[in-house]
Amino acid sequence: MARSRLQKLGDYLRPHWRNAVLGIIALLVVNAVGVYVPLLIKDAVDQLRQASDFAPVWNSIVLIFILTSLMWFIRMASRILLFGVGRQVEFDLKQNIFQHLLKLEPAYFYANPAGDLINKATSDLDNIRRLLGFAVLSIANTVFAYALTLPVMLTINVKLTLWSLSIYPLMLVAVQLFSDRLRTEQLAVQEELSNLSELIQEDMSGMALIKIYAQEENERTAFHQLNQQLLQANLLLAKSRNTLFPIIQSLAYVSLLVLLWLGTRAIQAQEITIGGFVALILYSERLVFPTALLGFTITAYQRGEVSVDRIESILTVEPKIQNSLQPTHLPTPIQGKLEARHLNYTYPGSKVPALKDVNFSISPGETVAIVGSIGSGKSTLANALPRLLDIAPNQLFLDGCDLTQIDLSDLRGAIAYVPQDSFLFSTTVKNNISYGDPTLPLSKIETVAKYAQVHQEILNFPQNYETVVGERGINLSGGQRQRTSLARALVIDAPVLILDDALSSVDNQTATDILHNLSQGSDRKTVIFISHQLSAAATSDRILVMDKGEIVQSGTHTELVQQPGLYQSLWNQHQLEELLH
Ligand SMILES: Nc1ncnc2c1ncn2[C@@H]1O[C@H](COP(=O)(O)OP(=O)(O)OP(=O)(O)O)[C@@H](O)[C@H]1O
Repeated sequence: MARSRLQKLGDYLRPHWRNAVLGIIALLVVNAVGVYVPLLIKDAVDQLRQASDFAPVWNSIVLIFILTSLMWFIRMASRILLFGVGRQVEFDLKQNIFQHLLKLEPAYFYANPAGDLINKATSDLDNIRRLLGFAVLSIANTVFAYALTLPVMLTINVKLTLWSLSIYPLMLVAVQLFSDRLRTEQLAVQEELSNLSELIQEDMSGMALIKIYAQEENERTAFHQLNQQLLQANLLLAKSRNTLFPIIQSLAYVSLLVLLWLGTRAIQAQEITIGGFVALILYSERLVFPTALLGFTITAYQRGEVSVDRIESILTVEPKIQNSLQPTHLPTPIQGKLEARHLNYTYPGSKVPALKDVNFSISPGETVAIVGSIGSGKSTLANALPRLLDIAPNQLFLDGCDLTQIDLSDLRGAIAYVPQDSFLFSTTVKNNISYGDPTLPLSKIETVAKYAQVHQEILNFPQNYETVVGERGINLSGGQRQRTSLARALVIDAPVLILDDALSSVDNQTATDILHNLSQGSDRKTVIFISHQLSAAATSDRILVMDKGEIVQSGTHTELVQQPGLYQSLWNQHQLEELLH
């Protein structure tokens, strides 16, 4: 598993290997120059002790200045390159995740809440970015720093080098001891933060309920409590961080003291020159940062590993609804004949079938209403037709072709579908309606809006068709939203139109008029009208009555209302409700 994670990280890095290699080479150069500079200082100090002529010392100073400026520049380039690689990988993964999500069926999103997916696409990607930017940089830096510095230190003085560095493993131990604690505390902060955001999000959406039930005080207390918990978590994290850094600094000072104590003796014993001693101090200082950073890198790696698994858990999900290997293209013009032959469907994890041996044949241009009790399988049937559900082959047919074999874009182009919840994007009314074909001229958009009986109301909006709806604009009434969604479905001019309770917020008369409009004209669509509005359903050519996943009755309104059965009782109930209103 560990190897496969490394392989995955390698796969992510592969497209950007050039920048990664350039960044690492830049680090090598920085470290090589970084090792050379203390040697120059060493020579300068030694010359200073003996020389009466200061010219060589000045030369060294100028050279040191040039080299350190160069180092600054190359180090900056290495950081830009390596952090850039992290950002590039983050960008690629975001693209891949989004493209993959677009391939998945709606059922996946019921099982995986948006909050979790967003978290993976943000904080997990952040961990991978850090791992590939920061961790690669710090590992390369530490390896080069030790590989180049240590041999030079040892040639200056073996004993002093070993004594001064003997303290360094303690830094790694300190960082490691703290890293578990820091990670737990960091997670706690994130958890408290998401609890608080969730509460804010919920309260903002449920503001009307809070007011109606006069729950302001309770919500205030709940917010205070969560905010207090977030504060505590943040303070705890700050305490650990502020303890760790002084510890690392103290260990660096201890190493310096050891060096000073043993170094002065070594100078007295003429085992080392003053310049050499100064160089050793500079070298051991150089190693403090890479050593401490190595500890943090281990933590970044552990965190990144978990995130790789979480990201891969999205990218490796196989889309259940895909084009068949040799998809059938629908013969044109599409007639719009729909058939179900022994159609069965059970939701994953459910024991009861939502559709049981459903059979029907709907002729091109026919308007068929589907009515029935709550939970009888009407929406399931509506979702099965455009293959939003993973149905088995040879059960549903469009113009005689098995639906599961039809090319998905052909199928979705042939069936326009208005779902129960009329979701609108936060953009203009015009963009919402022309969603299926953004190139459409306004005149066509207006025509479909007239068909959907929403044109007049749109003209009364502040900027007519350019009015922005949703969070950033005006709020539409339920009925307006439904009719705008209907107009959006009519735009694609598909031969089959499915309305899944899509006119429930529209009054009966308007719903009947819309249905009437749709069933007129030369290019009549095949319309499936799922509804609880029986008076509108009654005007359709035929009615299918569903109960517990089965079609229990079929016929015209006049036929069905005379037969004892579910339709008759639903109709009687409807008549009674009409009377009471
Ligand atoms: N995503 C799902 N997972 C599991 N079961 C589901 C799912 N969606 C619907 N069901 C179940 O399938 C059955 C049929 O539901 P469906 O939504 O098709 O009924 P409906 O006739 O459209 O109801 P309504 O008139 O209330 O819209 C119900 O028992 C429902 O609980």
